[in-house]
Amino acid sequence: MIKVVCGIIYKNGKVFLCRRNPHKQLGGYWEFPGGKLELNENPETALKRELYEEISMFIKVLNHFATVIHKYDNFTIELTAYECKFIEADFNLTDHDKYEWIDINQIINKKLAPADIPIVKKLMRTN
Ligand SMILES: Nc1nc2c([nH]c(=O)n2[C@@H]2O[C@H](COP(=O)(O)OP(=O)(O)OP(=O)(O)O)[C@@H](O)[C@H]2O)c(=O)[nH]1
Repeated sequence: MIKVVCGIIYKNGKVFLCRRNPHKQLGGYWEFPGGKLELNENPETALKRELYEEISMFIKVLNHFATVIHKYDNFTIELTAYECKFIEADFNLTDHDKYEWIDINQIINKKLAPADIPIVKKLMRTN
């Protein structure tokens, strides 16, 4: 099982969402940015590393929000989402072709990576 961390990043009441590059696995799907844990890597460290690599973004990790196990056709992921506070970014996208700051109740209208759907539903229930 592949362990993946992602960030629900808040700025002024909106959340950061981005769209995967077309050539990537799940290309064209929207997701919370993040990536795979490296061997023995702490999830919060991995999340900060990925956000810096993929978006040139600095964040503060606030709390664990949800962990979802999802079976795709070829692999299974354990996706753990943390709520985060935006600090600053250059928005230099390496793995995505688009991003948006979006209201929580609008996220569900995007074509989301299937593993993210239960996370978004929980966000809608709890906000
Ligand atoms: N980052 C991220 N990946 C997700 C989410 N939901 C989801 O199903 N995934 C899947 O989890 C896997 C993690 O991939 P990634 O490609 O972001 O990770 P990475 O940057 O470390 O990997 P790479 O270097 O192989 O590209 C992908 O198959 C991706 O489609 C999500 O919300 N965020």
